[in-house]
Amino acid sequence: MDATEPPVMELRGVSKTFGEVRALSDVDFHVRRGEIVGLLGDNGSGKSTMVKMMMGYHRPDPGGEVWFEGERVQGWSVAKARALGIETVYQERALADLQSVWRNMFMGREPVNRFGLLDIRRMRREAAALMKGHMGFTSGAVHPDNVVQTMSGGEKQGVAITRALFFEARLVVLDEPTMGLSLSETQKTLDFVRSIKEAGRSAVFIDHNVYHVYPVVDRLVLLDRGRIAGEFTPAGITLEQLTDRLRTVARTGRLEG
Ligand SMILES: Nc1ncnc2c1ncn2[C@@H]1O[C@H](COP(=O)(O)OP(=O)(O)OP(=O)(O)O)[C@@H](O)[C@H]1O
Repeated sequence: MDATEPPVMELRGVSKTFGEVRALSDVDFHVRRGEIVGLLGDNGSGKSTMVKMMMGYHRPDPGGEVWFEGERVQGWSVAKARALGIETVYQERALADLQSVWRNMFMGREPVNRFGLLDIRRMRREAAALMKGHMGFTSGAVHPDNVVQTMSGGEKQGVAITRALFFEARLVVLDEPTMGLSLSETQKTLDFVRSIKEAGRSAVFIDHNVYHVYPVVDRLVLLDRGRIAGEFTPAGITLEQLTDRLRTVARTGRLEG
């Protein structure tokens, strides 16, 4: 992480209003290269709206700005976010369960051979290399031809994160990736989240569960009623102190009780 470099992504003074509801209110938020930022907040605090903003599904209300690697992006959209290398990984629904691992890895971006046909051999070969090299599957028990449905939740998230990294994602937005997973699968998923950082990429990790977020992030941002209520680093606050703060914010809307 280099603080002299412009952030990978930055939201400046971003608000989002739906009729009477102000889902985001003058939010300043940034993620640096190689940084994993946790986004925490209670129900209705604006986390999903933030995810949709970063993915280009929402545009900021007038006055708000989206910046990417030091340049202001005009006409923010899903196509722009995608072209800049912003990828989302969310619960298991991100994958096609009845398809093989290799099909899932290349879905929507299948390479073709010189006859214009899908290059299946290449996809299987590259999927096998990724599974071995990135996901650490050396046993041979998990094969690129395996149907995703037969894999564990943690392994599925591994496929989704590997796919994002393989396609040169600069920023991976993880939207509650541990939802519904067992303890060991959650652990596996958190290891994959760490691998994003090891690959020199960035991530925003949204989760209800502070116990999942705290151990893997460089920085924590707390949302409350559409506003940034606080910012912490795991080095600067213990998990117990953080849990206390979250309770206080949920109760009073302020960091201090
Ligand atoms: N499309 C929309 N139209 C109207 N109101 C919306 C819309 N999207 C979000 N909101 C409102 O904005 C506020 C923030 O919602 P958001 O879904 O971002 O919260 P959240 O932190 O993701 O909550 P949860 O943890 O429950 O998913 C809520 O009051 C919600 O009802």
